[in-house]
Amino acid sequence: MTAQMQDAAVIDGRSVADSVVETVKQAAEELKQQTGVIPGIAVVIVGEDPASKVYVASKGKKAKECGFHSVQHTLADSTSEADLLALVEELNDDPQIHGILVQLPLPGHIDDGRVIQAINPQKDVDGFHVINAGKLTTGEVETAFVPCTPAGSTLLIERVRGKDLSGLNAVVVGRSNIVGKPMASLLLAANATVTVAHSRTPDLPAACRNADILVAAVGRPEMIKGDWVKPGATIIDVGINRIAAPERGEGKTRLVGDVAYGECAKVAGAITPVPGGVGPMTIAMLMANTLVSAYRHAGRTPPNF
Ligand SMILES: Nc1nc(=O)c2c([nH]1)NC[C@@H]1CN(c3ccc(C(=O)N[C@@H](CCC(=O)O)C(=O)O)cc3)C=[N+]21
Repeated sequence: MTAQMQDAAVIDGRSVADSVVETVKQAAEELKQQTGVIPGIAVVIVGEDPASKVYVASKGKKAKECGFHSVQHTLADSTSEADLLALVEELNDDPQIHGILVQLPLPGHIDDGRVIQAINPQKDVDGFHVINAGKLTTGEVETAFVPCTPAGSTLLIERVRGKDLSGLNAVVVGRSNIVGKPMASLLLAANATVTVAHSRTPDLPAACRNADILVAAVGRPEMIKGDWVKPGATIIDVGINRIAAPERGEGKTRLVGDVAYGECAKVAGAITPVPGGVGPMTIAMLMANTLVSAYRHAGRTPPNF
C-alpha cells in the first residue's frame, strides 16, 4: 500500500489579517488616548475601473473599523496629471493625513511614476516611493514603509517557516516594483537564498522546483502547475485574476490565483488560497503602515507586526 499524500495546509490570510487589524485598532485607540492623534488615510482613485472601486471601498471600510480618519477622493478619468499632483500636494500638507494611497494603475495620460514620487515619503504607506524602495534594499526599514503585499506575504511565510529562513531556497516569480522586487528584498533580509524568476527565465518549471518557498506574482491565471512544485513547499499566491466561470452560469466569473490551486495543494506543504490569502493581508498591512506613520508623526514607537 502506498501512503496517501496529505493535501497542503491552507494558510488562512483572513484570520492573520484579522489579528493584524485587531492590533492596529488597539494601538490606534492607545495613540488617541495618549496624544490625541487619530491616524488618517487618504485614498485617491482616478477613473471608474470596477475592480479598483471594490478594493478602494474595502480599504475605506477597514480604515473605519480601525478607528482611523479616512477620506476618499474620486476623480474623473479625464483628470489632468497637474490636477492630481495638486491634490497630492494638498494631502502632503494636511496634518490630519498620515497615509496617502493613489490607486494604480492610473489612466494612460498620467505618469504613475511622477505621481508616486510626488507623495511625501513619510506618508507613502504603499512603500512605492524611491526613498522607501531604497531603504528596503539597504535594510534601513526602521524609518521606511514596506509595500503592503510583500509585507503581508512575509507575515504569512513567518507563520509557516518562522522568521529565519536560513538554508531555504525562495523563488519569486515576477519582478515588479510593487511585489516581486520588494518581496525578494524581504526574503533576503530573512536569510533565504533568493531567485527572482520571470517571463524570460529559460526553464521556469525547473526554477520553481527548487523552491522551498514559492511566491507567485505574475498576474497569469493558474500558470504555476502541480509538477513545478517541490514536495512540502510553502506557496504564496499573490495573483488575483478574474476568469470566466461558465460552470456557474452564463456570464459568471470567479477569482483564481497565479497558481493552479488544486494540483499544487496536493504537493505543497502549505498554500495560500485565492480569495482569502494574500489579498486581505495587503489591506491589513496598509492599515498597519498608516498606524506606524501616525505613531512616527506623534514621536512614539509603533508596535511591531
Ligand atoms: N496604490 C495601490 N496600492 C495597492 O495596494 C493596490 C493598488 N494600488 N491597485 C490595485 C491593487 C489590488 N489590491 C488588492 C488588495 C486587496 C485585495 C483583496 O482583499 N482581495 C480579496 C478578494 C476581493 C474580491 O472578492 O474581489 C481576497 O483576495 O480575498 C485585492 C486586491 C491592492 N492594490
